[in-house]
Amino acid sequence: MTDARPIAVGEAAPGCRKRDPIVVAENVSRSFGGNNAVDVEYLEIPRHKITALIGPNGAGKTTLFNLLTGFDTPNTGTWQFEGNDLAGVASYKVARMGMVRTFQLTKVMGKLTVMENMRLGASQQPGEKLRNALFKGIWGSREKQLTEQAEGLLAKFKLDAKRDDYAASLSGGQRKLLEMARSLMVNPKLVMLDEPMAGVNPALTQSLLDHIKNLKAEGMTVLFVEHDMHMVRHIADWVVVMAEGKIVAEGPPATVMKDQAVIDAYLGAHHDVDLGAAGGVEALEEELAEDEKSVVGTSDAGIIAPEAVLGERAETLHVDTETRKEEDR
Ligand SMILES: Nc1ncnc2c1ncn2[C@@H]1O[C@H](COP(=O)(O)OP(=O)(O)OP(=O)(O)O)[C@@H](O)[C@H]1O
Repeated sequence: MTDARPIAVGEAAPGCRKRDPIVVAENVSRSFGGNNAVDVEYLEIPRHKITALIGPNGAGKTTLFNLLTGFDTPNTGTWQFEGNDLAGVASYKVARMGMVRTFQLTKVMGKLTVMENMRLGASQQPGEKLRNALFKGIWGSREKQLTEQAEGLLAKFKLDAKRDDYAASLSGGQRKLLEMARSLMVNPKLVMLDEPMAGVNPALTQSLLDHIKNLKAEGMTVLFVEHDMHMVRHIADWVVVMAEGKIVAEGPPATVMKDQAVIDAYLGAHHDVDLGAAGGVEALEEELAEDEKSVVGTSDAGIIAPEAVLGERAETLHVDTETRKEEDR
């Protein structure tokens, strides 16, 4: 049954309180040189909902993801996940606590098989070493349990036939699916997806959208960064808009797309498009599709496994969007 109660307590506005927040962030800021990449006064993410984080290139969306998940350290700020303070908590512990994220440029390990990648996801669970995640037969029943969990997820994501293939042989869209499946190995409560649609061929788009909706149906909370307005309008329950590091608008998708602050934020980069006009959103979608930077985004520094442990096989596969598009065709 869907919960139709309002998400916000009172009126939707930047920094508004939510009826049931899973994340609460306060005064989170991060600057690079003189550039205030993130300057978020107050933000709550609603539990059991799908929230889209949108904004023009360079608005600070990925940096905010990095800060909340412990992949970067803010200059100021506090934030809680499920009431637990996360400032200063390492990324692997954040994942263990149930808050996982994926990356704009997928971080699947090309020289590991699909199943090995899944085990790597599980290595974020308590007491498990990466070595154990990769080499079979040394940890008995736990391994059996994780293998079953991985097999279930791979079947759900239609990757079961590929379980013994190297991740490098997957298409860009399949790598996105694998990254999402792998993140679920820790049984997260909050799944944060950074541009899940970037570089994904249209044939896989619907499947990805369905997987994201399923996460919510299974009781998880989803926060995703996306330039694809079609996706935002179709699956988000709530939209948060960033521009120049700040939250400039929040609300249900239909309302936010008509908000002047949102139109202004996008007009900065896409000055010919009027989001408020009839067909404006579609025009923006077209323009974004043409905008190379809006698809590629910026790379970030998430590292899954230390070379020291995996040796030569530890090469993380950084596939640029062009390659992925090529492979998806
Ligand atoms: N490691 C870094 N060093 C220096 N500047 C950085 C770094 N990471 C991000 N920035 C800058 O911080 C700002 C915010 O970048 P960020 O990648 O978070 O934006 P974004 O909203 O995710 O953009 P996009 O939609 O293009 O991915 C940009 O001006 C960017 O150049």
